[in-house]
Order: sequence, then C-alpha cells, then structure tokens
Amino acid sequence: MPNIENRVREGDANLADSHVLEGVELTKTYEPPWPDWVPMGRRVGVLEGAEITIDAGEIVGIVGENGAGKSTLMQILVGALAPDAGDVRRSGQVGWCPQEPLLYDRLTVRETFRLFGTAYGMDDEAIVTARDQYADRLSFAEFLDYRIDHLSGGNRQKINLSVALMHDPDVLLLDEPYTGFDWETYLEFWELTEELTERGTAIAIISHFVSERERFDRILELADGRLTDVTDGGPKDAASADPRGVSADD
Ligand SMILES: Nc1ncnc2c1ncn2[C@@H]1O[C@H](COP(=O)(O)OP(=O)(O)OP(=O)(O)O)[C@@H](O)[C@H]1O
Repeated sequence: MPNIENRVREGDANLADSHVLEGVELTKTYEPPWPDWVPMGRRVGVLEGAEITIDAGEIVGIVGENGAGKSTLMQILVGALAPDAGDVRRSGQVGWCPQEPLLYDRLTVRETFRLFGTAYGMDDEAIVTARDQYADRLSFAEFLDYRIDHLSGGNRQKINLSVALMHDPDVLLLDEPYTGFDWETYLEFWELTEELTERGTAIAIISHFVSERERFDRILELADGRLTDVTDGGPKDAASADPRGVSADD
C-alpha cells in the first residue's frame, strides 16, 4: 500500500533569499539486501555530493541517463527517502508526483481526492473545487466514480499529477509526470506549469527530452552522483522524439 505520509509534506525550514528548496551535499548508496559474503549484487553509489537549489517561480529540468539517480534524488528532496549524508531544506508546502503513481487501487477517483485533500488539511469545498478544476483541465471528469485500478495508465497518471497539485503547493517535484498523456493533455500540462510559475510556484521536473529544453529556466544534469548546470549545453541522453513516452500512432 502506498504511504500517504510520503506525499504530504510540509516545509520545515526558512531558507535564505528566494530559495524554496535546497539539497546540500547529498549522498546515497543502495546496499544489497544480503550479507557481504553472498557473491551477488553490489553496492550502488547513486548520489555523491549532489547539490541543488530551486527558487520561487522557477522551473528546473533534471536530466540524466537511465539509472543516474534522478528518482532517488527526487525522493530525497521530497522527504520520502533519507540520504546517507547531506541536508534538505524546504519552505512551504510540497507537492510530489512520483514516477510510479502512489495511489490506492481500491478507491475511486472521487475518494482519492477526498483522502489526499483531507491529508493536506483542505476543507470539503476546497477539495471539490480543486478536483473539478483538474478533472476539467486534464479531461478525467467522466472517470470520477471509477476505481483507480480500473483506469487506463494515462488516466491514472492524470490523477497522480492532480493530487500533487490540488493543495496549490509552493514547491512541485514531478518525476516524468506526463507519461502516457495524450497530446492535448500534454499541452495542457505545460500551460498549467506556466500559470503556476507565474504565481510563484517552484517546479522541478525530471525529463528525458531535448524537445522540452526551451520550457525550462535551468536544466541540471545528474551524472556520476552530481548535478551540473547544462542549460547552455546539450544533455547527453536527450534522444527521444516524443516526450510522453508513447508512439506516434497511440
Ligand atoms: N530501492 C533500491 N534498492 C537498490 N537499488 C536501487 C533502488 N532504487 C534504485 N536503485 C538503483 O539506483 C540507481 C538509480 O536509480 P534511479 O531510479 O534513482 O535512477 P533514474 O535516474 O531515476 O533512472 P530512470 O531514468 O531509469 O528512471 C539504479 O542503478 C537503480 O537500480
């Protein structure tokens, strides 16, 4: 079962200047689940002193090869995973859209919004307003009474994204948030992010795609456990033509 605690995070620090999120000297190594003498598996050093800051109203792309550690970094930034060393400072409320939807299969979409909204401390009216706004904008109004496990992958992803947005967080951390979206919804997603940054929301998005470069204020590449600003250069693995992860005839 997903742990709702992992998606409902308050900021816990006042940061200097306009930063709303800082990751300082982050390190993380995954240990194999068996003892040292078992000759299989290996330690995976993923983060080795990674540093990141995100400002209010800024939209930052995080790129890197498969397995570079982007999802690990995001889980640490949101507080769902502890780093081995280093520090994370957040201010305000945080919204997180994980790569794999963290939703409860047996709840309906309507119940899902109620659950997350209540956990965020929203009242009924605010929950319904946010739900209907995103149902309309991301085109899932007809599925409000469907169970999560009866939704298509793309529609599940729309709910995954919407519950990250519904409490109007100050910082949004999105891990490949539009996987499986149809084209209209994909464009609507970028319109939404533009409106949010204009209102001061800070957004970090894990992306693989060179076609999206111009949408970001900064692009950070994660390689060898560290982040480098590659805004003016080309990320190494930005190869795919279709950012939604679907083929042209989908
Ligand atoms: N829970 C875990 N236990 C052990 N190893 C893990 C765990 N989670 C991730 N890893 C390993 O850590 C490395 C980084 O994984 P991560 O998912 O953070 O990379 P990523 O950059 O998000 O990859 P992708 O682009 O494929 O989504 C990989 O080698 C992965 O196999």
